[in-house]
Amino acid sequence: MNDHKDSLVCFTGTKETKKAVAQQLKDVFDGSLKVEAYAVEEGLPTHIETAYALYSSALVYEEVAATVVPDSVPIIAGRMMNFHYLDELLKLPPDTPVLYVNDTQETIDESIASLRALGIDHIHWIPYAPNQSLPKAPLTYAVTCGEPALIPEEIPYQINIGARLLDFSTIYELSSIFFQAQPLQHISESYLKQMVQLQRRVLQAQTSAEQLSTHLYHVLNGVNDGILAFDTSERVTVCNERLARLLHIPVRSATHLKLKQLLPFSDLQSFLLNGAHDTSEVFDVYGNQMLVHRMERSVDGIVIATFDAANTNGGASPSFEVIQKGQYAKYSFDDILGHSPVLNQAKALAKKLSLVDHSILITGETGTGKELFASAIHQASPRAHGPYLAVNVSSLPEHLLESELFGYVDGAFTGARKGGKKGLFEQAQGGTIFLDEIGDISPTVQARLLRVLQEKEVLRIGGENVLPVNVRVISATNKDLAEEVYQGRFRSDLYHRMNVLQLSVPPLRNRPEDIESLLYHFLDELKSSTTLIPHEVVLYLQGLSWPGNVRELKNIVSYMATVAEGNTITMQDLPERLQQNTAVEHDEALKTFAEGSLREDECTLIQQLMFFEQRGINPGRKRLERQIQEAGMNYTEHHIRTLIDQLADANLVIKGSGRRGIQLTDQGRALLKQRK
Ligand SMILES: Nc1ncnc2c1ncn2[C@@H]1O[C@H](COP(=O)(O)OP(=O)(O)OP(=O)(O)O)[C@@H](O)[C@H]1O
Repeated sequence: MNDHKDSLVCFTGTKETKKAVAQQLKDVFDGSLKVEAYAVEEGLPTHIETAYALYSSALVYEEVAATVVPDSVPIIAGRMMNFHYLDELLKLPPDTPVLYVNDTQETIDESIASLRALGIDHIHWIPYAPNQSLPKAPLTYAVTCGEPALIPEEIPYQINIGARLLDFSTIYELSSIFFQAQPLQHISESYLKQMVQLQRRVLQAQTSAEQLSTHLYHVLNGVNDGILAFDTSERVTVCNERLARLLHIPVRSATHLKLKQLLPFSDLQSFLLNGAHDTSEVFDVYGNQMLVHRMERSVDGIVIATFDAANTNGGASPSFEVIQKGQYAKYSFDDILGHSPVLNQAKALAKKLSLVDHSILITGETGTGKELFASAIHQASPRAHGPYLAVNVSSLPEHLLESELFGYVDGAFTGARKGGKKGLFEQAQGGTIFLDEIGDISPTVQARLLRVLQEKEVLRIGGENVLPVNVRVISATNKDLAEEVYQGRFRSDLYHRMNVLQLSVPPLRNRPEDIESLLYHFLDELKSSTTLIPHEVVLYLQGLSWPGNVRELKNIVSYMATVAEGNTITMQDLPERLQQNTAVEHDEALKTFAEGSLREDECTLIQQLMFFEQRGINPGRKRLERQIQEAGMNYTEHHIRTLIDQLADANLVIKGSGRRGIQLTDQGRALLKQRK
């Protein structure tokens, strides 16, 4: 009997595995373990005497053990892929379906599990044994461990990663049996190094794959054209933000759709499916004339198309160029993060409002999420399948805004496009239009808008015929619109038409409970999900006044994540202005309070400001005066003006410049709470 403490008999199924395993054992133990190897397919001796027998699989053990080596101790090997081929697999494009081929289901399952454990999990493995049916969609890649003959012929790229090797736990087990005292010392340094390098290569490949995909994502979304790609099963694999906007759908859902669902235009579909390689044609896509260019990759049949605003009068189509704010409802209620009672109330009300088909006016300070609400309301409304167009009305000069919103007829003005142009109201037919910063529109645009809301019809500039439109209008403002009406700057009839339903989005300082979840959400968006924010930093941030609300918080998270060293954010990572301001604010607030200097009239004023704040309004002075008088306080105009000035000097309120209105500061709010 072979009872040497330094020799092993090894059995494998195929001669290829025998060769690979014997070589591996030689490399690992640097020749200090004698190995005798046999392959079942080559035939075996009838009987072998050995203390330990290693089997390449449970199947080989069942076939060999009882007859050939009945008295030996069996070791059934665990196996892993031959890591010398790792790079070839890591290079396969992410999310690609790849057939894994082997002779038995058991080997296939085991191999796929070991490939995944090694980090080859960026592709979609499809198990395949002979005589099984192949998936319907054509496949480009197949991988096998030593069984290339079993790969279906029609698959163009075939990768044979050779026989699988013994895994590390089997190596360690063998080393413990044969070199009991110091098992690790007998595993060759070069083998251990290979293992460490292997891990490193996987990590590097994963990191560079992530970097590449983030980079590509930005490139795709940074270009001015819409970009589309779909595979031979007509599944959309790429739809960039630009195209998603044109098609009025969220980018996220686009890549799971079939081409026909994404583009419900039969002429365009047939061009994309059957058109010639490298050709262009103009198509009408929801009222936009688009020049579509089609290319087809011969290697895998993937079709790539670009959508460019068609140049019919020497310039790009304004409706595609100018309306940067969005042509599809990107956000749903689930995207509005935070669980504070005030936010929950606003969300609950908004959900109810989405079901009623009237105009809505959303009020709230800048950056509170008004646009998010508008988009979520559209998505939850019966108009969800219609278009959603978001326009920042303050970003365009009056004449351009007019022609964008209401369209124009042929020859309406110099430079007008031949044939005229549909306005956004016509394009939003059956859907919703979101007019942001509505407080800024001119009297002319107000008059035209009133007509659309009152008569439900639109008159193109220079036109004579009115066109019926069925569009829900959601508008938003951070101004005190009632005050604008009072001051004669905004038409009251229009105000009442737009304000049929009202929603006010609370400022962030009124919902400090939401700050923590928003912080982690924004870190996630920045791909810094492992970054930690200690409780003391969260508490500190919860105490700030956030005049720019969630937008400001988002910017600050991005700043902190950039400057933080390691994966924990500290107080030092806060922008300096926040560290200093807050220290001063807190000190002053405490000092004023300690001196008990808040008088009754000051309290009243702050109380009334809070009343407005809860409704998302920064009132102007006149509005505040009226409110105070309606509350039964007989203060003169002069008294109130002086009060506001004094409180502003004490940093308890902020007098916004221009028409921004009056706002409470943190310490104003804190003092009032303390007084109560
Ligand atoms: N509750 C929230 N959850 C997640 N993100 C939010 C939330 N509220 C706001 N944001 C984010 O903050 C930013 C500002 O939001 P949004 O543009 O909707 O504010 P707004 O009130 O319309 O601002 P403005 O009045 O200046 O137009 C956006 O990046 C938005 O995604």
